[in-house]
Amino acid sequence: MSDVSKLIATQPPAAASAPPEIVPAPASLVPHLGEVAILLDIDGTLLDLAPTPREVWVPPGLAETLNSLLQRTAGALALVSGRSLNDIDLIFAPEIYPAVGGHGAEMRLGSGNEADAVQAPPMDKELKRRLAAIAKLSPGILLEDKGYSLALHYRLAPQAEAAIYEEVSRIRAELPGAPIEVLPGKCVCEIKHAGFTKATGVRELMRRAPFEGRKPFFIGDDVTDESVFAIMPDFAGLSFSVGRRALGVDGHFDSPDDVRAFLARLAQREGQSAASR
Ligand SMILES: O=P(O)(O)OC[C@H]1O[C@H](O[C@H]2O[C@H](CO)[C@@H](O)[C@H](O)[C@H]2O)[C@H](O)[C@@H](O)[C@@H]1O
Ligand SMILES: [Mg+2]
Repeated sequence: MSDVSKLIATQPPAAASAPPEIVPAPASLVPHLGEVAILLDIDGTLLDLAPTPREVWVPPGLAETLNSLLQRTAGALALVSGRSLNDIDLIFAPEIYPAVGGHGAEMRLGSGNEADAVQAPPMDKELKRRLAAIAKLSPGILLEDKGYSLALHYRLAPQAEAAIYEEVSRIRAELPGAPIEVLPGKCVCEIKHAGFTKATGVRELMRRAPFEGRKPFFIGDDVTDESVFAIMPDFAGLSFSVGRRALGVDGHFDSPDDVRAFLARLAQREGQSAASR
């Protein structure tokens, strides 16, 4: 068992010079799985980052762990991602998990493959065409079309970051009042409809069975996950960050590997207690 998956508590905040308090593995903070909802970001949390969106892979054992947790929470486990539901399903095939996709644009409550709610209309085609032309700025810029949003990836062209954001700003300035917003992520600039976020998606999810009434815990790695960290107290929930130490979270993991080990321990913990009953 990796000791880097020890939880580093950030509440209450330590004095600036004091090292963060190390507390036992976060499994001890998580109530019995019969009471919780498990909400998990994908890239940089469950899966290691890869050079391009298509190159991520699901390590051996992860689907087994997720399936076990899904069963032990009576279906109250959901992936909460910037990726579309379609993309999530391709990555985890043949498994299909409940999910909030597209930064809150889509939601699916069960393990069927139809979305239960879509909060975003498709993005205007002409706007998308203009934004897509930004990829011509440099070789290595990759386009990801999610229908309701467009992502410009520059992990393979990091020198193009400033030029991408400038060009996006220029296009937005020509469309004052257009209901769109720019979402910066890890080596990606995403342009999406305003009015939905991962937090709006999670709120919607938590109003429905089997999530309603449970205490959620959410694990996420990116700036876009902060909107979910912020609403966890509304549900008596917990939030954990990965890689970066986000403010106000209940704990921290160093890497996706640590998150996977933690989830496997959690599934095992409940398996053992079920066996001893
Ligand atoms: O909310 P998440 O599940 O974390 O998804 C965030 C974005 O993830 C993907 O892009 C990121 O991961 C890629 C693979 O590791 C990496 O190449 C890229 O640089 C990252 O930005 C995905 O492509 C996006 O649609 C998600 O919004
Ligand atoms: Mg992420």
